[in-house]
This record gives sequence, structure tokens and C-alpha cells, in this order.
Amino acid sequence: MSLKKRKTAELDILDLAFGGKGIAKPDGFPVFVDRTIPGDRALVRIIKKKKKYAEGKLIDLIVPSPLRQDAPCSYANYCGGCRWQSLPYKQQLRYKKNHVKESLEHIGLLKDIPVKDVLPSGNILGFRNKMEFSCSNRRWLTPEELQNPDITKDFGLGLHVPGTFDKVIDIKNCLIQPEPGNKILEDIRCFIKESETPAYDLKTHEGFWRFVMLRNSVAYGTWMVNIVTKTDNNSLLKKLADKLMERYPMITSFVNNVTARKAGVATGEYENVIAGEQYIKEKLGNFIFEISANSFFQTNTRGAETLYSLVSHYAELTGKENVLDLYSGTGTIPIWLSRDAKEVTGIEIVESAVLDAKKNAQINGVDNCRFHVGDIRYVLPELFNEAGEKKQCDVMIIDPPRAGMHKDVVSQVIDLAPEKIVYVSCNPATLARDLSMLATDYKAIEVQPVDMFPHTFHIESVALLTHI
Ligand SMILES: C[S@@+](CC[C@H](N)C(=O)[O-])C[C@H]1O[C@@H](n2cnc3c(N)ncnc32)[C@H](O)[C@@H]1O
Repeated sequence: MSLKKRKTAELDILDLAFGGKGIAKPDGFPVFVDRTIPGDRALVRIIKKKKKYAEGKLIDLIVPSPLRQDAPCSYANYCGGCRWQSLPYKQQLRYKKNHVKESLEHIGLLKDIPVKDVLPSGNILGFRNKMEFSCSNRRWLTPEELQNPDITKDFGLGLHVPGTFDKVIDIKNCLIQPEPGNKILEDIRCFIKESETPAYDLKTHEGFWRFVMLRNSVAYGTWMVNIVTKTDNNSLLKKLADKLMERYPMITSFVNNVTARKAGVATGEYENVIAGEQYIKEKLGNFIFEISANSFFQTNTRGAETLYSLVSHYAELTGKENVLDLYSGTGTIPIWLSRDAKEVTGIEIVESAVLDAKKNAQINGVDNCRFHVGDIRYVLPELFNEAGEKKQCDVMIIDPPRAGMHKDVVSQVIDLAPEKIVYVSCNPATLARDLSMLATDYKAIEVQPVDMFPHTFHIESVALLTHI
């Protein structure tokens, strides 16, 4: 079949690619098509054609896959968030396991590592403890909304159309956040519209309202509202805080992050506490954590407990070990392991997360955790070669961001030679690459995927490695 850009073709979707798109292979040539699933016969417009692959846009489903189910969310066809909603959850888990397996085999050339069945998320709706919504003065209208002449395009608060930086869908009901998240969001939307203060324009970089971040605590049922703006306006935000906190007594923290940076990230250059606390409290197992607006915290609270229990199971601590936790965030893993280890040292680049980690250790009466701030690449050699004398590390936990480990850090880990490594990964591709680099000195015993992100292609994995 000859595929031409801008022309349409009828394609059979055979598999799902990492990244979540369906793959068709007419005459063996891969074509990636968003929002399709295996078993679909689809009318597709070719939007990109390269030497080795093409990308297509779904125009129509000619024969829907027998696997298809009705997506629970009305924005499923447009929003970039949960693209696998039409695939039943059991099937999602099957494809996630395959992605981990195939990444290890094809990227890491690691053929014999056993990959276990994915541990599912307890809840598949209402499971997210943090959502970030964008404000825009150019709302993108869905085809259904276009039929309604009363809907205007001047303001939208919601999530982006995938692949766009300025098209925001006005989200009234996001099913992956628990209630009253959507009610709070709606009240903020009304307040912003009535305030007559402009939303930030992503093209001209003018305007005030930038992002709304809502965080919730599963254990305490409390909420944090974080409004990200371009400039200060404490009196306006105080009015919003008073209104919301009167209506929703479960809001215990209302903060304002201020940033004039052009980059579309919801982190402020500084933070104003408008009302209540600067942090929200959450419980994992028996430990309490105070989390500030800009600190990393796993977004699926129950999933995090499953993940950390698994880390603990693989680490098999007896109380005598010196444990090193690389990429320690707000100190959740060190604190979780503290009762079973002699000492746990965490290293993390974000200063506010390290401050949270130290405070969290204190709150929980944990006195055998040390936290260091800085880039691991530079902190690790300093810390473990003090006065030319190598400190001991028996068990190492590694939980890097999506990009995985810097190759210098891989060498430093090999040099430190812990007996056991528990590697936690949110990206099968970099997991495969890093395990392959560590393979000179470490045998991967098994990989256990854990699902923290239902309806997306994302998957967390925990690998157990032992020194050869
Ligand atoms: C996937 S998170 C893991 C956090 C923690 N283990 C948890 O479960 O909450 C990765 C963390 O690595 C930190 N990080 C990213 N690059 C880093 C670097 N070069 N050095 C130290 N920490 C880094 C991030 O700030 C983030 O907190």
C-alpha cells in the first residue's frame, strides 16, 4: 500500500506502541495512530511520513475493535490525559507489561529478565492526589461545544489538547481526581471569569492567571489549592481563598506561586501563603508527610504504598544496613525504610524537597535518616569519598526522573558496589538503558511493574539487582 501525506488510508491496528498510540503495519511499514487500539479497522489521514515510519490521525472507526469499551470521560477523544480509556483495564495492564518486557529486550538487549504481571492500581478513577490545570484566554472548543453558540472562547481552565501549548480544553469534570476537586475547580473558574483579571496569554506572555493546582490528601480528606500567577495580587487571591475555604472547609492550604518565566511550568519563583498552611499532610503506611506545593510526591497515594512495600520487600533489610537512596524527593522512601535499616542517606536536587524530607523525618521521630541537597553526580563522590576513605553502602535505592541516571552516576554506583540495588523507574526505556549499563556488575533478578497511572501508557517498575 502506498501511503501519501495528507491522503487517507484504511488501516488495521495490530498493537500499541510505547507512548500509547496504536500501530498499523501496512506492508510491514509502521504507522502510529493516536486513540486507536488493537483490533480497530480505522480510516486514517497520514499527517507525517518519514523513511522508517508514518503518523496518522484517526478520521473514523470503520470497524471498532472487539476490545473497545465506552470511555467513562466525555473529553476522552480530545484531552491529552487518559488516552487508553476505551481499553478495558485488564488489557491496559497486559500492554503495560509487554512494554516493560519489550523495552528491556530491544533497548537494553536484556532478554532473560523475568517481568512479573503488573500490580494494578486499587482505584482506576479518582486516584490522583494532584492535578494541574492551565488557564488560557484562548479556549479550545470540542466539536460538541462548537454547536453551542452560547459558549465563548475567551477563557478556558483545564487540560491541553495533546501536542499543543496554547489549546486548552475547559474541563468541567476530570474523573481521575476525587471530589470535591471538580466543584472547587468550577468555583475557581467562576471567580476568575468574574474577576475581570485576564488569563495569561501563552503567545504574548501578558495576563495574570496561569495555573490552578489542586492537591488532596487521601488519609485526611484535606485539600491544597495552589494558584500560579504572573504577578502578585494578594488581595484578589485572599478573596478567592475566603470564598473557597468557607464553602469547602477541607481546604487547609491556599498558596500562590508567582512566576513571570515564559516556560509553561507551574512552579513559582516564589510562593505566597494566602491562607491556611503552606503544606498539605498525607499518610503513607504509618508515616505522616508534609508536602509543599512544589515538592515531588507520588500522585497515586495508594499506589505509592504498594510501590514502597515492594521496595522494602526487595531490600530485605535486617536493621544492620547502610542504605543510600538516590533521587529521594521528600524523603518518602528513606522514612519508609528507616525502621529496618541502620542508616538511610537520601540525595535530592530540589532544596524545598530536602527541607520537607528533614521535617518529615522529624515529625515521624525518625533519627537515622540523613538528607543531602544537590545534583547526585557531584554530591555522591563528595559524600562517599570523604577524606579519601570510602563509606559503606550495603543497599542502594535508585528512583530517578524519566530521563534515568546520568552515565557518570552509573559509574559512581558501580564504584560504590552495594550488594543489592532496588531500581524504581517511571520509564521503561531508561530503565532498560540503565540496567544494561549496570549489567557489567549487576544481575537483574526480576522486574515487578506497578500501575500508578490507569488509562495512560505510563508504568512504574521496580527491579531487583544483585552484585555479580
Ligand atoms: C521520580 S522522583 C522520586 C522521588 C521519591 N523517591 C519519591 O518516591 O517520592 C525523582 C526525584 O529526583 C530528583 N532529581 C532529578 N534530577 C536529580 C539529580 N540530578 N540529582 C538529584 N536529584 C534529582 C527530582 O527532583 C525528584 O524529586
